[in-house]
Amino acid sequence: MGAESEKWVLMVTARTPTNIAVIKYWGKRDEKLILPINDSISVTLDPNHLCTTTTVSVSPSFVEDRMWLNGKEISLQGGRFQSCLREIRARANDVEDKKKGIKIKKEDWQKLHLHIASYNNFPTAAGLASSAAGLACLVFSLAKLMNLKEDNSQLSAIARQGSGSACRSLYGGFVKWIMGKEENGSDSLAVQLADEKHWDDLVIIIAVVSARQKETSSTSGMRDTVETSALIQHRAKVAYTFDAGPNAVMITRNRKTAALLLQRLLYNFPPQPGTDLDSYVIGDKSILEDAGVKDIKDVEALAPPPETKDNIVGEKSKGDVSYFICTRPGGGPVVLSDEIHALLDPLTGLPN
Ligand SMILES: Nc1ncnc2c1ncn2[C@@H]1O[C@H](COP(=O)(O)OP(=O)(O)OP(=O)(O)O)[C@@H](O)[C@H]1O
Ligand SMILES: C[C@@](O)(CCOP(=O)(O)OP(=O)(O)O)CC(=O)O
Repeated sequence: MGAESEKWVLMVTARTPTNIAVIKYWGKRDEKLILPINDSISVTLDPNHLCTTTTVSVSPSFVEDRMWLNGKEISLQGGRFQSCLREIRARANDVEDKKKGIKIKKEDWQKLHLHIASYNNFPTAAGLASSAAGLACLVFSLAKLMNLKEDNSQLSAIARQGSGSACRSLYGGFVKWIMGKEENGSDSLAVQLADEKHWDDLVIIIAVVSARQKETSSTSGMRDTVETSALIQHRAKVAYTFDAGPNAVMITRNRKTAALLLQRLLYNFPPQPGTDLDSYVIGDKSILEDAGVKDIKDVEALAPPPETKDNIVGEKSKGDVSYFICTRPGGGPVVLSDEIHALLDPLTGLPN
């Protein structure tokens, strides 16, 4: 470590998207390496609406690896975090920052400690794939900090060991996680099928019914399914649009259909009185304009959908949905080089 003073802090900040599977991963053949029992396919969601931002830093003054998630310190002792840290450190290379006079040798990474701060701009552990964006961002940002030469597909095999669905967040657009055959998991990785421009007017509407932490994690839910369901192998031909939580994800083929769907959703699920439209529909608000809804009064004035059976208007479910997120396919991980985005102080390496 060639720096004259041992006070330096070197850091990298990155932003990584979340993803929603259309052919779901559900069930593992290896719990430790996180190897799935089927291929899965997902759409990466626009990071402007849903994303994780992570700052990773290294300094000779750090005495242990530490992590803060959404402002609270969490333990890095879990096997999954440890697997990712071990796999990345094993591939680390020499790093030199001439401006700051910092030189880190490949072998130094084994003894240097890390400080990590991460922030999800959407509910954590609520079935909106926070582990996917979170673990992908951790792996991606550490790979940049430690100058790994691996491409995103190879990095996806490391992120996979943090959380299965995380491997698909290493790419934008439409992504396949190939289940692979090898026992050591080396061929269980993500590849991009098409980038985010491929299906430009695809719209994804998420009805957030509950942003509370769910009672059953995906890890234990899929373990129970594998242990108890005789139909599990058949399930993997079915595509559906609910993730492992109460929040419905609706994928529409174009903006016109999305606008019609949003009208019906707002008609049937109006907000509690006093809610403003800006906080009830977040993300890509242009779909609201297409739906002819500019104001909360326009929601109240929506006519019953024409297909309403025998013109019998059912009861509206006021307040059952907390809010809607309108989003679309988005790009993959990026490094945020402007220090303004950093979640750690550049001098102390502690959360801002
Ligand atoms: N930004 C982050 N950085 C690191 N780890 C994270 C981050 N966000 C979430 N996690 C980890 O992921 C866990 C939540 O994963 P879990 O699978 O239970 O929920 P989810 O990913 O939000 O939902 P689902 O996988 O069903 O879509 C958290 O408890 C935490 O350990
Ligand atoms: C329903 C799903 O979102 C399940 C995601 O499960 P996780 O990737 O969170 O599970 P672990 O690998 O145990 O961390 C389907 C999917 O994303 O394919």
